[in-house]
Amino acid sequence: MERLRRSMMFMPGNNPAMLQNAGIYGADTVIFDLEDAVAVSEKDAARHLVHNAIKYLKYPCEVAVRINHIQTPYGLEDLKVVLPAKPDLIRLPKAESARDIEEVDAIITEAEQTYGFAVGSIKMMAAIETAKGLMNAYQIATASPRMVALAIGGEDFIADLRTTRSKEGRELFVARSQLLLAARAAGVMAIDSVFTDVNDEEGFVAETKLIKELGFDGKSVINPRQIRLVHQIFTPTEKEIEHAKRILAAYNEALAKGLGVVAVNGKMIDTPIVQRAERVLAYAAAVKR
Ligand SMILES: CC(C)(COP(=O)(O)OP(=O)(O)OC[C@H]1O[C@@H](n2cnc3c(N)ncnc32)[C@H](O)[C@@H]1OP(=O)(O)O)[C@@H](O)C(=O)NCCC(=O)NCCSC(=O)C[C@@](O)(CC(=O)O)C(=O)O
Ligand SMILES: [Mg+2]
Repeated sequence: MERLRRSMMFMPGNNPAMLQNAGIYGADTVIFDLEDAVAVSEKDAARHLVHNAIKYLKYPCEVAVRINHIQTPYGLEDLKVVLPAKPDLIRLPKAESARDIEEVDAIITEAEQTYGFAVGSIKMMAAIETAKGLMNAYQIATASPRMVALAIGGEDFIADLRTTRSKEGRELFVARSQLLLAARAAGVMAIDSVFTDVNDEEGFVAETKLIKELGFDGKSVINPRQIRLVHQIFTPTEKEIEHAKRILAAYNEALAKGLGVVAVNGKMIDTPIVQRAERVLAYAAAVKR
């Protein structure tokens, strides 16, 4: 079972209190933002704060940095300052082509060699935030072996579509589905966008249930209150675990009798259903670790 990334929590890279406490809320990944949550006048201070936080504070989770796009005046400097601290993951926003990924990948490789880190140890993910990026999503996801995930940046994406955000996310439905297909074809994770109203618990839960049903592996979040809700939705329930165990037991019994197919509670069990049951159990075990 690959690493869990149910919750990836953003925080502005220029907020020392948030960086200091980032590890206490139980997010699977924390994302120190150098991009849109940080004003231009604060970019430099934020880079150094993020460098020091990664280097001197010990986080019990994956640590990611969202850099500015590599073709902005800030992206290269972001990498130069944060890479020596060895973040686990670099998140590239507004990715539009494989070239964007290759450029960042080459800079990371050079830094790994310079600082004596194993080459390939710093992972990458890309956020798709434009229609052009979505059209190239598979090429983006496969542009480097460092790539572990594609995310959708819904707020920018909706701006690019020239529409507005509906509560049900109708305008994002096709993009979410296409991004998921690209991620699955590339063998990387799919991470959903942020839900910006931190006081709308009902809306957040509804959206998280929807993206889990679509097949996403997790969600970007912006507030500690959203973490528990995502984890509850993504963690298999006792009922689901028991059902998965019954499926595997029945299937193994059928195999022992030389049968390839069997029924549990009147429903046919065959290989893909067994694979899904195995994934439920592997997921439940990964959550406990
Ligand atoms: C939303 C709000 C202002 C609400 O503040 P509130 O004050 O009402 O929060 P409270 O709940 O009262 O906080 C209770 C306690 O938790 C602490 N606490 C809160 N949030 C924390 C956190 N995130 N990390 C650590 N600690 C945290 C807080 O310091 C306090 O600590 P304490 O005082 O000790 O009790 C705040 O959460 C916040 O700033 N969020 C991060 C926003 C951000 O990073 N945006 C950029 C990324 S999105 C984007 O760019 C769009 C995107 O690109 C996305 C894509 O690509 O996917 C696209 O296009 O869609
Ligand atoms: Mg964005």
